[in-house]
Amino acid sequence: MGVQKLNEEERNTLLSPLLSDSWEMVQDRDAIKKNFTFKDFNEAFGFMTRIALRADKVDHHPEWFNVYNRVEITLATHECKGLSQRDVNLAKFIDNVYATFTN
Ligand SMILES: C[C@H](O)[C@H](O)[C@H]1CNC2=NC(N)=NC(=O)C2=N1
Repeated sequence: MGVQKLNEEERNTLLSPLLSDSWEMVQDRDAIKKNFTFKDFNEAFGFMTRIALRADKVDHHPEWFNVYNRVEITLATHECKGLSQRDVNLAKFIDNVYATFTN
C-alpha cells in the first residue's frame, strides 16, 4: 500500500489553509500550484536551492519553472497520480522558506 491520495476530509482540513495562502488547484489535474517572486535571480535560485535540498531529503520533488526572479511551483504525487500528504508537507515547507525572503 504505497502513498495514498488525500481523501475528502483531508482536503477540507489540510488543503484549505494552503488554498487560502495563494496555492491554487491546477486546472484538470489533482495538483496545486503557486507563483513566487523575488528581488532578483540570485534570491530566486537561493530559494530553489533550499527547496531542492529538502525535496531530496524527503524524496518528494516539485515540478517547477524559473525565469529570472520568478519561480512557479506545482506539487503532486506521481505515485498516486494526485495530491498526498507529502504535497501538503512540502507546500508548508516552501511557504516557510519563502517567508524568510523579504519581498
Ligand atoms: C524513486 C523515488 O523514490 C520516487 O520516484 C519518488 C521521487 N520523488 C517524487 N516526487 C513526487 N512529486 N512524487 C513522487 O511520487 C515521487 N516519487
